[in-house]
Amino acid sequence: MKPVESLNGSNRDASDSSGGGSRATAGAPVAVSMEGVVAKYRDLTILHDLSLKIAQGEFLTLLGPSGCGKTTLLNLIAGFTQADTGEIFIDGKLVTDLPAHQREIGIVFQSYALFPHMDVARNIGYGLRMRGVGAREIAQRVDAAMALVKLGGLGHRKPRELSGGQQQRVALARALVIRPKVLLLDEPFSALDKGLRGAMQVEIREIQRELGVTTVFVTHDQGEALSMSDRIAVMSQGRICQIATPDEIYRRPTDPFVASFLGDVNILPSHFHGEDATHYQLRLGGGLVSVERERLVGGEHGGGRMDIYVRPEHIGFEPLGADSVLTGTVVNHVFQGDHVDSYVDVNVATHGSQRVMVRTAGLDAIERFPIGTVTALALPPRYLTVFPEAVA
Ligand SMILES: Nc1ncnc2c1ncn2[C@@H]1O[C@H](COP(=O)(O)OP(=O)(O)OP(=O)(O)O)[C@@H](O)[C@H]1O
Repeated sequence: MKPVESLNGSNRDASDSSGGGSRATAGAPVAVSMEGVVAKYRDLTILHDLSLKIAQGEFLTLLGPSGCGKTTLLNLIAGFTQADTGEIFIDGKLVTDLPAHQREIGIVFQSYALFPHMDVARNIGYGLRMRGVGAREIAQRVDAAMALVKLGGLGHRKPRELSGGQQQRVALARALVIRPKVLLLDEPFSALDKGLRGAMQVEIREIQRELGVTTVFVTHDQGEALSMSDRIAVMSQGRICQIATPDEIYRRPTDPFVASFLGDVNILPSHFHGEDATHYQLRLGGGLVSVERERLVGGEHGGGRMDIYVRPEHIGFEPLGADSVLTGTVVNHVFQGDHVDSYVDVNVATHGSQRVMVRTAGLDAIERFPIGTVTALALPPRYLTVFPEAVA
């Protein structure tokens, strides 16, 4: 049996760009660890040599587009599928060949998968009955779980007599009542309407924090991932592209896929012009843009094309001047309630014209820069991320 390691220990996951766990989990022991995991369906490799460490009490989100392997990874932790190679540890114990029911895992599925013929209390107590827990203890623990998820008084209802949100609470209580080592949440909000979804996200996170239960959450919704997670593992085609805190993933993506999958981003093709000890100078539009050296990620530059990634909220309108680098014509404004997305056709030199999105608070942009205005755009160096062409 392997000892329980610490996330701050020397065995830290090589793919972890966040410097270990988040503030919430820094220094916590490792709860789940995967090493060199490969999963295949027949000849098709779904997960490629995947290694990952999840801290005790951490809320880790697996985020990625449909088919990238999120559910396959979750099923491996649960024990529903077996890895072709590699090892999985839970609390330092090798579980790779252990069947699902011996792993002490709680799961909430997308469809909740409640037993329709059992009432709420029997649904919640199911896992305890399977484990041979005595009737009195089951009754106490079911009551406590129902209170935790605010289902008190509904113990005798059948699932069909509950709303979607209440059914989800039953599923959560059923997963938690066994006091699992790890809680797995597979797209648990997808059946709920938008308002309820937001409320349940907050509530589940509060319960998770209160219990300190290590949680792996699968979603393809970037908003959910950003708002709920201690860390996010962004997946694409069976690989983890980046694993870091939400803030880090959003502000400092280390992979072009991550930069464009989370939030909106403008990609501006530029060319290497020169460098000094702290900055690169890149030729863009009508001039030069200065970018901090540390903002070049994903490899060395080859002295040629470099793509600048910048989020729309980090670009500003500025008065047109003789030395303006990026200039263009406002072609549209889209009112979004608390902000406006403005579209500007800019000249990016050798690459011709390109449409850039600029996001500003309030209605100011619509009034000050009406459609047809020729304007300059400001690119604050600290908000730019640059990928060399070979990577981007
Ligand atoms: N039982 C199976 N047999 C063959 N291929 C499968 C099987 N289950 C999944 N796959 C394939 O494995 C890949 C990863 O599927 P997986 O369900 O893990 O992705 P996902 O990221 O969870 O997607 P989604 O968000 O759509 O649920 C997909 O290409 C899928 O078609």
